[in-house]
Amino acid sequence: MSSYLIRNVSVVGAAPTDLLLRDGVVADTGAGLSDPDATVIDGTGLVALPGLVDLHTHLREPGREDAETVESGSRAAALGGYTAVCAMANTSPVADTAGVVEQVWRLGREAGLVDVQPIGAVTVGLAGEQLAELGAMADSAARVRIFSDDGHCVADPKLMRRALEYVKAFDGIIAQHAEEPRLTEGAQMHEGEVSTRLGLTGWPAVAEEAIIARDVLLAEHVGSRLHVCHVSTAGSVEVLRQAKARGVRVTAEVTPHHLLLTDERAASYDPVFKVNPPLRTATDIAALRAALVEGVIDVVATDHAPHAVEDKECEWAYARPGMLGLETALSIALDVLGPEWDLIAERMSRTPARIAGLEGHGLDPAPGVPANLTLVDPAARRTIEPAELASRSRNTPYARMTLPGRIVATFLRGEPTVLDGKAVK
Ligand SMILES: NC(=O)N[C@@H](CC(=O)O)C(=O)O
Ligand SMILES: [Zn+2]
Ligand SMILES: [Zn+2]
Repeated sequence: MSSYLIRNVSVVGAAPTDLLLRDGVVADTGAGLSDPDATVIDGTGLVALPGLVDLHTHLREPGREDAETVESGSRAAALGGYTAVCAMANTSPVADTAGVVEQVWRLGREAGLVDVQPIGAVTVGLAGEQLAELGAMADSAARVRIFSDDGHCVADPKLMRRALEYVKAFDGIIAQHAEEPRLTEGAQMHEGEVSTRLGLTGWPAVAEEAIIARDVLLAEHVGSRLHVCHVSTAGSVEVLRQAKARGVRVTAEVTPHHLLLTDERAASYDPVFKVNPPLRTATDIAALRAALVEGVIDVVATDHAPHAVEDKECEWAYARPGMLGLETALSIALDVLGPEWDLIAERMSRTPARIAGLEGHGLDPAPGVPANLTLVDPAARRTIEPAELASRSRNTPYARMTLPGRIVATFLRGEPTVLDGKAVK
């Protein structure tokens, strides 16, 4: 195993120090460390963060390897500063059996770029009719703890209740894509002034808020853990705030794009801006940002949703919803939150690692801790070129935007996955 000596680096914004990575762990910290065998990295001006952890990634394998594979998505994640990602279940076949989650888990290990933690489907085939084999997925080698029908809402309240009851036995989590399907039939974008102007069918905020309100009540009734995916409205924030104040075991995520982009983008009719839930208003963005700072929203999760060219470069109405996120998330967080390193570490690493129960992740670099970390250059600015992304897909909404921050290096258990801003393998 190789060792690395990172000199003069700021750990989560603190005064510069040296970090020695050896045998997969942070062997030592402090000024003036030396190790004749170590590769030296000049960390001057860089910030070391615990490796980022994504609770919401679509890797598309099995089934749509043309859009992303476990390996290409893992590489995109490492380049974004991630050391662990949770892979959503809406693959083909759906990750609703022990066999499929073990396959994804194994592919993640083989790629070896980030820890890939599969999420299992809640219902067979994401059809919302009968519970998937949650216990078998939990007991499998993939040790699934989070279940989600993401892409679809578990709309049937009785099924949602049973799922919450089932996972309680092993302290599992149901992660809900909150969308009341009857309120979003034919929806193309956020329902509001812009949708009226464009004449597109709207996805009202209440379609999200009604499900979150129902689900926090169900989670409270059952005493189980609920996680709300991609919260996008000011009203959802208020529902979550009240539930948390009552002690409901609920956590929530917001995506980078919902923190930055508004529904005005739809006026371009460029399907790169089509996503579920849809981009909302400036008022929603302000509420989401405040909730993230306050902790009403616990984490930033990417909802990295790669789509093949033919599924995106078509008419708005026919385009698949979803956008890339892994390679730009830290930059968006930096843009939105500023260099609030402790807050960024909390919302993008420590808390998501704790929610997913990922041992060895989400820990600040300190002696004895597994060396899962990333080095950020906060002073760098970069212009996003879709063709340069490691993802197999090109559907970034930030094309040709100049964003702050650059990932210089990422380490997974002491081995670099990214060096000098480039993937190592
Ligand atoms: N976010 C999206 O618009 N799309 C996601 C599914 C989802 O997260 O709901 C996808 O799988 O493409
Ligand atoms: Zn979703
Ligand atoms: Zn998703």
